[in-house]
Amino acid sequence: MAKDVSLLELRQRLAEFAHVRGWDQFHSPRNLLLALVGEVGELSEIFQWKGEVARGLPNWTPRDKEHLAEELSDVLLYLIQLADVCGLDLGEAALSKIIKNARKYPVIDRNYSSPDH
Ligand SMILES: Nc1ccn([C@H]2C[C@H](O)[C@@H](COP(=O)(O)OP(=O)(O)OP(=O)(O)O)O2)c(=O)n1
Repeated sequence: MAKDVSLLELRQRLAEFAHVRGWDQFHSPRNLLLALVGEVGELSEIFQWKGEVARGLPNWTPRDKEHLAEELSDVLLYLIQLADVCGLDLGEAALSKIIKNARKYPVIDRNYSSPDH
């Protein structure tokens, strides 16, 4: 069964990782944002020039999927650190945003509702 990983655990482990290496001094909001964007670029490269990709990635090799999982993780880990050094509770903020999104985009007709504006 998959482990239920919390944002709190990830945040704490990342803070410890940076602290014991003396990297706190480099983890300013701006530096973490740039690192995050760099990782989004690496994530994009995986999909670049591939054409449309089916959900579930049926034709991808385990190695390709592992690479994707690593790049997705890098994005997540920098995002969590960015929120942390900004003093924001990312989990709480994301839940609030989901509620806000639901109010903004009420379900009117399941057959015709679209994420387009
Ligand atoms: N100052 C740093 C440096 C790294 N990391 C962590 C967050 C990412 O999960 C990962 C990023 O490491 P790399 O910069 O080595 O990037 P990649 O793992 O993408 O390696 P490469 O760019 O060689 O593919 O390490 C971090 O938290 N703080």
